Amino acid sequence: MTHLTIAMPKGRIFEEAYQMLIEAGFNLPEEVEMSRKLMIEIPEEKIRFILAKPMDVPVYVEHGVADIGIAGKDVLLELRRNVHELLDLKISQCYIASAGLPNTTMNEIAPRIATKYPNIAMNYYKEIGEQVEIIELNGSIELAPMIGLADRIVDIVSTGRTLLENGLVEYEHIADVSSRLIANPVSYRMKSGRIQQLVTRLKKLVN
Ligand SMILES: Nc1ncnc2c1ncn2[C@@H]1O[C@H](COP(=O)(O)OP(=O)(O)OP(=O)(O)O)[C@@H](O)[C@H]1O
Ligand SMILES: O=P(O)(O)OC[C@H]1O[C@H](OP(=O)(O)OP(=O)(O)O)[C@H](O)[C@@H]1O
Repeated sequence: MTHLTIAMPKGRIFEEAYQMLIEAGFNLPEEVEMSRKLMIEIPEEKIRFILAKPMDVPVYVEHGVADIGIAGKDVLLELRRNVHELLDLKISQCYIASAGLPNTTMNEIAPRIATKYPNIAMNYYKEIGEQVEIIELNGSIELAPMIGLADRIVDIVSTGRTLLENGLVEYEHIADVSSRLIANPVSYRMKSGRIQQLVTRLKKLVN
């Protein structure tokens, strides 16, 4: 049996992905959620998990140091790495939207868009024919329109609570997001049997 390395995103997706892997019969140690370990071996399955920042998962997979990985569609759309998308796991579902203060129009000359997804935002506004200035932030994006840094934000919405509690409204629905199983193209060819086996195991759990 060939060895498989799987890159898992830490944080939000990890919790749901961990449950899914347990349900699929992977014998992941219980303490993994609490631990600071970045690499977990399951010798009997010849599988090694590496725990990475969500935005780094496609990087590990593209470089082939991980054969497969789990990444949000937001991250895949933003980074456009050379990886195969194998399966929509339908976990960590949310969407990308633009939002801003209510009853406001975008500044006509150079509307400013705050986001941690500069490529997604740029592509979206290009498609609808708006020329915008992108202001890249790393988090708490909703602050930007509130304090006058930007006209709009482009960010993840899930429950809508963050927008609501900060007095913002949604303007445009840009893309649906869920977590995807991805593969390195060479691993996909060289380890196709093993990877297909894993896809089959996980597919049974996707509604
Ligand atoms: N509110 C949300 N609800 C559901 N899924 C979300 C939500 N926010 C983000 N996600 C999904 O989870 C992924 C990772 O989110 P998470 O908040 O764990 O990490 P991060 O913000 O990228 O990283 P960090 O906080 O470590 O800098 C995103 O890429 C997206 O696919
Ligand atoms: O619609 P909601 O359920 O409120 O979820 C949306 C929020 O969740 C994410 O933020 P996160 O908690 O990752 O914090 P961040 O600001 O550091 O990105 C996202 O960037 C939104 O701010």
